[in-house]
Amino acid sequence: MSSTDSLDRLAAVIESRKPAHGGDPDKSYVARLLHKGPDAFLKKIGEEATETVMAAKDCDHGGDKTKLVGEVADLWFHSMIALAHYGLSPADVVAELVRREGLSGLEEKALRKAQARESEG
Ligand SMILES: N=c1c2ncn([C@@H]3O[C@H](COP(=O)(O)OP(=O)(O)OP(=O)(O)O)[C@@H](O)[C@H]3O)c2ncn1[C@@H]1O[C@H](COP(=O)(O)O)[C@@H](O)[C@H]1O
Repeated sequence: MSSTDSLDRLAAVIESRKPAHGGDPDKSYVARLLHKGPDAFLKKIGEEATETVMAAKDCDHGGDKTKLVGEVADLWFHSMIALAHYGLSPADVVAELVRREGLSGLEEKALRKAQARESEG
């Protein structure tokens, strides 16, 4: 079973929780967040990102690495709710990472700066 299969399965569950598909905010955490709207799940993404940073810093000081895994899972999960809301899927993110494959971040940044200089004239 690949990691992307798991993400696809979770994405399908999230999709099924949309109000248009009968998601019930009283019975489902995902449906509740989608029902509340973007401010609710975007706030959760901000919180989970901060908790991820704190868990990573703890690892620097001998902290529990499973805590970091848990926080990243929370971050991915809430990000997937945002993707679903905006009509996107994990496959879109994977496709973007594949598109970037083999292109060094340093090269990409240099290209971007050169293009910006060109467009400035
Ligand atoms: N992967 C997850 C998942 N990860 C985290 N969470 C929930 O996300 C919330 C994270 O919030 P916090 O860590 O901040 O904890 P909290 O104390 O609840 O915080 P507040 O929301 O109260 O601010 C918790 O309620 C977690 O239970 C998740 N809830 C659901 N899923 C998946 O989504 C599926 C559908 O869930 P429902 O829509 O609830 O059926 C589930 O079967 C799972 O596969």
